[in-house]
Amino acid sequence: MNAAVSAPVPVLRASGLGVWAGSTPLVQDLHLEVHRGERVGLIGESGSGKSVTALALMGLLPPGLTAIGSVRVAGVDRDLVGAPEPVLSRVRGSLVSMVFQEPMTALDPTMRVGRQVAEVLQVHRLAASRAEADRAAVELLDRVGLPEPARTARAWPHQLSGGQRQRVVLAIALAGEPGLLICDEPTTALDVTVQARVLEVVDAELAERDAGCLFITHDLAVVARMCERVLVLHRGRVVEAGPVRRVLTEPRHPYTRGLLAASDLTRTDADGRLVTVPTLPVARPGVVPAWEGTPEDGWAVLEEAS
Ligand SMILES: Nc1ncnc2c1ncn2[C@@H]1O[C@H](COP(=O)(O)OP(=O)(O)OP(=O)(O)O)[C@@H](O)[C@H]1O
Repeated sequence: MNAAVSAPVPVLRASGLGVWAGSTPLVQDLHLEVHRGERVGLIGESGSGKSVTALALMGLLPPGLTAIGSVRVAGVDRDLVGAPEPVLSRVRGSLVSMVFQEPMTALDPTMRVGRQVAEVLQVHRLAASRAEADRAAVELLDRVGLPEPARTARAWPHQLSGGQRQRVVLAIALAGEPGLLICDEPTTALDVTVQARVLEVVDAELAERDAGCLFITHDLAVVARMCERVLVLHRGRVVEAGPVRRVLTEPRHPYTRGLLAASDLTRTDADGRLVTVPTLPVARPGVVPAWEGTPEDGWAVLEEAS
């Protein structure tokens, strides 16, 4: 009898992923796995290759950019790199969904927002009729925290605030019940209070669905708040990867140390040492802790005073 227990299959596995613009490499040799219920952060400064990585994973690279390597998604028995568009469009929305930074570009300005959610439900045959899809769309808008969901469903995108639009985009992304959500700077365009509320909704919905998440951001505090593991991208290469707490308190690569030093997660203490936030939150649930701590609370010294 075979007693071996096979390892769980990741919802997403990218290996040796590269993105090229002609003969120029933008991303090289990226390896990444996301399992169900797991949140993985991808951090790096502007231009490091985060967005083109996300687009390559979704098969959405613009003309002129080419992906190499392998992208496998649970439930699809072929590699997505080089897959024909019908295969990719079957994957998008039902197995993997994406939330972009700018909600207005993701929404159709000529369609009421409830209908946009309902259409996804109908396309993925998750509603038996148009009326049922419209009802389920209102429920989804309610779940993502939109006020007066029945009324909001009848609104046009331009009638909503940025935070409300991003919630609609999230409802659309979740409508197909994907096993993986790719969030590319989903809250960067929002003010801090709205950002926190949208993150709470993402957090709750991922937990409820046990979906995996690749969370792309340049904001280390957001990664600390949302993710368990993180990859650090520098000039298109992963220079460091590991559990969030380890990477953000004991960074091994000088580039990660630089990112941390420039973030809200470090302070210079009374002795002139660079120290990390007292107690880094361990993924969910939690908020980035306040700074009123003392070194005894467990700050990690990142760099001794020079
Ligand atoms: N269509 C394109 N053609 C050529 N080069 C591109 C194209 N799109 C992006 N790039 C280049 O690829 C690199 C990575 O860009 P990318 O948008 O992935 O960075 P990013 O880490 O997401 O930055 P940001 O945080 O500012 O969004 C940059 O040098 C960018 O100029």
